[in-house]
Amino acid sequence: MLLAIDCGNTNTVFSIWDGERFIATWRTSTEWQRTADQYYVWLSTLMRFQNVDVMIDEVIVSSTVPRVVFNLRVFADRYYNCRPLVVGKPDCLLPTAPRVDAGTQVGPDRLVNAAGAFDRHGGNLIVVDFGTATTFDVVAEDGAYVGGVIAPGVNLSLEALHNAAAALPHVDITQPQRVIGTNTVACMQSGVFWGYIGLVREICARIKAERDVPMQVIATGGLAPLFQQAEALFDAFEDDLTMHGLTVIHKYNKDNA
Ligand SMILES: Nc1ncnc2c1ncn2[C@@H]1O[C@H](COP(=O)(O)OP(=O)(O)O)[C@@H](O)[C@H]1O
Ligand SMILES: CC(C)(COP(=O)(O)O)[C@@H](O)C(=O)NCCC(=O)O
Ligand SMILES: [K+]
Repeated sequence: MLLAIDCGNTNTVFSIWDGERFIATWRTSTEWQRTADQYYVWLSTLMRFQNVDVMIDEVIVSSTVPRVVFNLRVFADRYYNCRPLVVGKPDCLLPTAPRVDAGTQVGPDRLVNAAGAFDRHGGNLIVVDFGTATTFDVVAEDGAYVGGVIAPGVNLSLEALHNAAAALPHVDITQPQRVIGTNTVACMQSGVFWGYIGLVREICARIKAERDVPMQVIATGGLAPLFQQAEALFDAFEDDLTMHGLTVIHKYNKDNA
């Protein structure tokens, strides 16, 4: 059975794929110091707790944090007796090669999103992923990742205000009732919330104008629904898009081994 690991700058998600569906998904914070043994204690405890009694014999990893890959490799080797497929490494094939400037190290999460979204929706897509950063990944007609946009993430934007200004508190994102805030928290939430609505709308419109073909906008990441409920920005929301992309890339590598 396949263990798919999606490591972002904030959280790392582990999902078990039985070939047809994900039978379990768990999330932990990303810490590059975590050892292979620590991963195993954590994962095996959760598996036992939820009666997930399966044999993992394949592992695929996408990591936006290069330093965690070493311990995840040891984890796969030591506990599941396998060599993990690591997206972005030369021995991991992609269904379609990215078309970007020579020497660019595209975030593996973006390549995975592109593969997952193309598999479900075909080409000409904008994938918006609300993570630590908010990324817009442009997927061409043939499924290739052809570039995109990187914007500061929602929580990162709020944290930046808090960190840089002595009188601004830590606040969580929510949809403010009105644009004009009448207290500090409401002002900050309005700036980030409505600013983000504008950011997403403007970037998608400009990408569509630049590509000059009809495109679908596919959103992923836990915060996407918050924006979608205020304004119809996306054609689809898929929480498991990155995980799905990992299964697509894994299958492609098996079929083309
Ligand atoms: N459903 C949600 N509601 C509120 N905040 C969320 C939700 N999902 C994710 N977040 C927050 O969004 C940020 C990005 O999280 P995540 O998508 O895990 O990022 P990454 O993939 O970069 O690790 C984190 O600060 C996380 O706590
Ligand atoms: C843009 C990112 C930081 C997003 O990471 P995340 O928010 O998922 O943690 C990541 O995709 C990355 O490090 N990219 C490398 C540069 C690039 O994609 O062009
Ligand atoms: K992201």
